[in-house]
Amino acid sequence: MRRKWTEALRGNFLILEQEEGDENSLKEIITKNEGEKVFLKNNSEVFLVEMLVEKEHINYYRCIEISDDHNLNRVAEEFKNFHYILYKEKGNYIGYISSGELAAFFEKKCNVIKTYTETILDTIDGSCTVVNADLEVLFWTKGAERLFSVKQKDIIGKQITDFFDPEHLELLNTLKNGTSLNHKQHKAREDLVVLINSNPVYLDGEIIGAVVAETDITSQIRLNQELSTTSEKLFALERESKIFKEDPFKMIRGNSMELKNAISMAKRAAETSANILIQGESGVGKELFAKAIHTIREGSDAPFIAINCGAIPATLFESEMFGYERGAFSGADSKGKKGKVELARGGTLFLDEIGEMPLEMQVKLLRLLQEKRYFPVGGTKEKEVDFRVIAATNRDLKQLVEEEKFRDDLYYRLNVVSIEIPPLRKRPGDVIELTHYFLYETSIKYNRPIHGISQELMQALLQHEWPGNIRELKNVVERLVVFSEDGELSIEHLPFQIEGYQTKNSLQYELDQNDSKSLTERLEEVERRILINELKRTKGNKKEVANRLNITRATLYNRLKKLGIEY
Ligand SMILES: Nc1ncnc2c1ncn2[C@@H]1O[C@H](COP(=O)(O)OP(=O)(O)OP(=O)(O)O)[C@@H](O)[C@H]1O
Repeated sequence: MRRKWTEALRGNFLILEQEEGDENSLKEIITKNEGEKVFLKNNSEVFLVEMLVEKEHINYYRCIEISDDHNLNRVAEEFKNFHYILYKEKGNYIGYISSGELAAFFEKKCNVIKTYTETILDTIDGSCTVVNADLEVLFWTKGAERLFSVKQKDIIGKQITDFFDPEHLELLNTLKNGTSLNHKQHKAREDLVVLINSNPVYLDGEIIGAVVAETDITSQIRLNQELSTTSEKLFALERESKIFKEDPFKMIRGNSMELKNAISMAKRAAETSANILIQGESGVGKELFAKAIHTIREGSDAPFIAINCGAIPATLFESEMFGYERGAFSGADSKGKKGKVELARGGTLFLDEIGEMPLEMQVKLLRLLQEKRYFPVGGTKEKEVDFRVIAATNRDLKQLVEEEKFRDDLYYRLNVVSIEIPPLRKRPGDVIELTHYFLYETSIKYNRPIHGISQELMQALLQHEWPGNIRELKNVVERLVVFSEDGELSIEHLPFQIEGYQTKNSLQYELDQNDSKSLTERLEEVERRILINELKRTKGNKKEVANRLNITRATLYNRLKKLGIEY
């Protein structure tokens, strides 16, 4: 409950209503009522009367009588002329007070409020800052210490603008304009986003300070962004899996005639159970085709087991392909292990890099494909298994057959239907679609929005030979996205040299061509190029250009004017 100043009134007093003149009887009364203040009241005035120690002399202190008036301002005003106030309520004298006593009362009251305030501010977890009209910090909570990494002892009593950039100080607005903020999102620093509440502190209609409370929401914002990116990824995946279920070949991007022919061959092959041989250079998408055929023939839930035929050592071929029974050989898993063939049961066995398979293994593979029966290593019971076969190679198998490095009987068994996937350089039209597709995919993967791709960069991609085919294109796009700045892809991050593109080194060559010009002219030419380049790069942001070149903005403007660059 709020305490009124009247609670500070003292009650030990006596009021005499008599004429001033009779000093002796007054002395007598004062002596008799020791411990009580004696007020002497005549028609127009009130005095506090006190006897000095020698008891011979009476002192008169002028007092004022206030009735039913709780207004503190009035009381303070009266103390300018009077020593004591005698307070009257509903016709009765309630008490008296001196200015000193009232001041002590308020000092105590202020101390109470101060300790409460300090304890409240120490207890709240968040950041709370209080400044006065001169921008001096009065309060700085532990939460503010944590949020801004500035210690209480260092900032209290100092100007807040000595610690923070005025551009980021919302409280300056509050102090200047009296604006209050409630839950406003505010960028307190480049790496810090807060929810801010701020209020001006008013006294007698004047702003004497401001209180600001801030809650760090940087991690919420980051989480929110991550959530929205993840949802976007999920959405894209859902969409792709839907498309993929409807037509698995939709995953194979590109619009060129060459690719469309290959897809249409593959679709037709997928209607049969024939063995299929996919040929094409490394990275053209042979495995992608194999998976699409598999999904159409066997369904997406059936197993798709890929074996890299060039990577299996001859000694392990049988155990890898056919698996082994329990205790088949020392060091083997005691429970036995299923072979790839068994794993592919009811699905597809994808024989990748078939051209790399050593001859002695080709015999074993041929037998397996002919009989669809096998003995697991260490097993006595023959197993029967059904699966489809798709083989892939980047070698010219026919040539290998001619060189007797590949068995012709195996070649004919695998090559019932053959599909040739053309290299990317033979279908440059696909570069555009694939680039955009990989850009979209990678920008989502790395959460880096990309504004698009420049004509110049696309030209460079179209001119490249792509020895690594689509795998290489995918990696190049990923690299461009990773090194992108503010959503812009830069041609400088291409991992290969581009014909006709002027890199920084070509500047020297061009300068050599200008040999009739003076040194100053040549230097100005270089400077002009640097400035134009930087202006383009920063989209004309002169402050940023000046920063990047470590010159003042004034110098930059002078140089632009001197060199006749309008931007
Ligand atoms: N047309 C395409 N559309 C989208 N992505 C593709 C396409 N072709 C290939 N890719 C992607 O390029 C990469 C290489 O493809 P894949 O592994 O199928 O090539 P490959 O011919 O089997 O290569 P290798 O001969 O080296 O095994 C994969 O990431 C694949 O998803």
